[in-house]
Amino acid sequence: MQIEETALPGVLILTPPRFGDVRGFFSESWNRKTLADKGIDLDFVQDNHSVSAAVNTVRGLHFQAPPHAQAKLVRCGRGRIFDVAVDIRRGSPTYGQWTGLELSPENGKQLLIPAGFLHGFATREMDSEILYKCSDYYAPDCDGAVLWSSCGIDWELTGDPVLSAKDAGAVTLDAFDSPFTWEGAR
Ligand SMILES: Cc1cn([C@H]2C[C@H](O)[C@@H](COP(=O)(O)OP(=O)(O)O[C@H]3O[C@@H](C)C(=O)[C@@H](O)[C@H]3O)O2)c(=O)[nH]c1=O
Repeated sequence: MQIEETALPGVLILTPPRFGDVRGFFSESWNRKTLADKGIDLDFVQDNHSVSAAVNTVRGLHFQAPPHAQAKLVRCGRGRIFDVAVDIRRGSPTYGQWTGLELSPENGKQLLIPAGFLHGFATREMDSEILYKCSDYYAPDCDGAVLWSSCGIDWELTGDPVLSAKDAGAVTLDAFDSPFTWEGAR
């Protein structure tokens, strides 16, 4: 398991090993013990799967507020996505800063996003598919969004974004009152 730091402490890039043979490859996409042995012990309880039809689909930037805050482990099963995390822990030295990278089946990379961060992604191919594990259950009352274009992220879009109504009308980061604090983040 390759583990790389990003510009945001706590946000990690995980690349599980692949065992290739004449048929293709095998890979453990998540193994709790392997990660726990490296100090990353997350209690994932829900797996999510979404497919976005169009290129330049942007989903995000999303969070769940405490007491249902979620850490997420994100990977791409088909196509290519640009996956992004934004620190929203009030008092954090990196509050409001973002990091992002391309995830694809070819590069096999996964982004680990702790609670206290926004998550979002833009698709770079049609029918891009993402799969992600979450450390708490979906809680609609705690579900929140910040406007995708308000965090200074260079999404590298090649056309107009395709957005949900919820995401298009989300609050800007400047107007956002984050429910997370740096010390209190899980
Ligand atoms: C997130 C979620 C949504 N839903 C339902 C609610 C709604 O009817 C439908 C679509 O929901 P959304 O529009 O919020 O889906 P989407 O925009 O794909 O939301 C996701 O975006 C990415 C960036 C994340 O990080 C996720 O945590 C999640 O917020 O699915 C669930 O049943 N369970 C879930 O866990």
